[in-house]
Amino acid sequence: MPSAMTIKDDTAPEIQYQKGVKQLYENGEVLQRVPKKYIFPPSERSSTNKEEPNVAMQNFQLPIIDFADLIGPNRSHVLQSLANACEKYGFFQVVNHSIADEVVRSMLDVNERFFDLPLEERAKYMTTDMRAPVRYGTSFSQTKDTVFCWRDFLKLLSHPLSDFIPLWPSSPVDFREVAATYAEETKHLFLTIMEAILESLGIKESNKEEETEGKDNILKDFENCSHMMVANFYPPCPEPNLTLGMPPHSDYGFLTLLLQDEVEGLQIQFQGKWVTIQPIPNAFIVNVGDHLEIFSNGKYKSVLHRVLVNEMKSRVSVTSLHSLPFNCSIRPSPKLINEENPKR
Ligand SMILES: O=C(O)CCC(=O)C(=O)O
Ligand SMILES: [Fe+2]
Repeated sequence: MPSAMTIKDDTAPEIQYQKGVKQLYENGEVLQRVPKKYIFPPSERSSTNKEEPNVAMQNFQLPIIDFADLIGPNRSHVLQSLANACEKYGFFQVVNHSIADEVVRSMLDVNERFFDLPLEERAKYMTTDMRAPVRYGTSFSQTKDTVFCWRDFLKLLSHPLSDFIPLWPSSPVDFREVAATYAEETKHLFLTIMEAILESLGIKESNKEEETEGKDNILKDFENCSHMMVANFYPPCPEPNLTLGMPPHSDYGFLTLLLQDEVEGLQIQFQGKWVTIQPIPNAFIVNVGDHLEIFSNGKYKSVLHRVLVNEMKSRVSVTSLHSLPFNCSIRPSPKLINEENPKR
């Protein structure tokens, strides 16, 4: 047991750690130090030393896409901003989107209440099976991580939605209903943004071979796409500079729609530096995933991001990850390959 903390039950620390950081935080009578298991090497930690590359750039503004403009007469202008955001930042924020504030707030709230349930209730969904429809766990890759992250999560497979809803947590009582509405609405928002992204790449118009019921195959495939939702919970951390909520990673899919509460923590890599994304209430942060980078033949960038934790407040975020069906192969769009742009 690490000397710096006192844990109420006498289970071995390695087993304690598997139960997650929420449990650790609540069971540590005097959790004044971060256990060794969670301490990242100095080069990977966040830094306050201005000479180091890990210090956050101040006053960074992520491009903001006004969704109302995307579906209005300014569309071509907004498509240009969208292309610029995907090439230069790999991230943008969407405001005035079609999802009601109530739906967004309820999703954060119901997940907060899920993480507040007793461990026995949450532990019903603990599994290392990557294909489980519901998976509760901790860290980033629990079975592989040597250093653990200060994060617990709940992953929900969400397509086909009606197959999965009955398998999702039944507690809190309104969990399934709130999460199902959110899943439906984010899927719709994803499809609308994806259509705009294909148009911004100049590949929306269907050609003869690809025409199926008036749509490109790819757009049609997206209606049947894979959809996973991940709720992340980051409890307060006594020594936030020693650890991370999530290590640098990129997301696998085409697009991720990310919702964060009012507590900052998300950082993205921009021009070799980490920059903090300031939360805008009820806005979505959207990022390009690896599959879109491949599909766009490297034009749009899947950018590294990470999560910092803080001493004072817990933080909740929900990501909605969308891609083609899990059994599809992803390749660069033939329409983006020519002599000047060979397949990368
Ligand atoms: O919590 C966040 O802000 C980011 C979460 C994230 O990057 C992810 O779930 O892939
Ligand atoms: Fe991510």
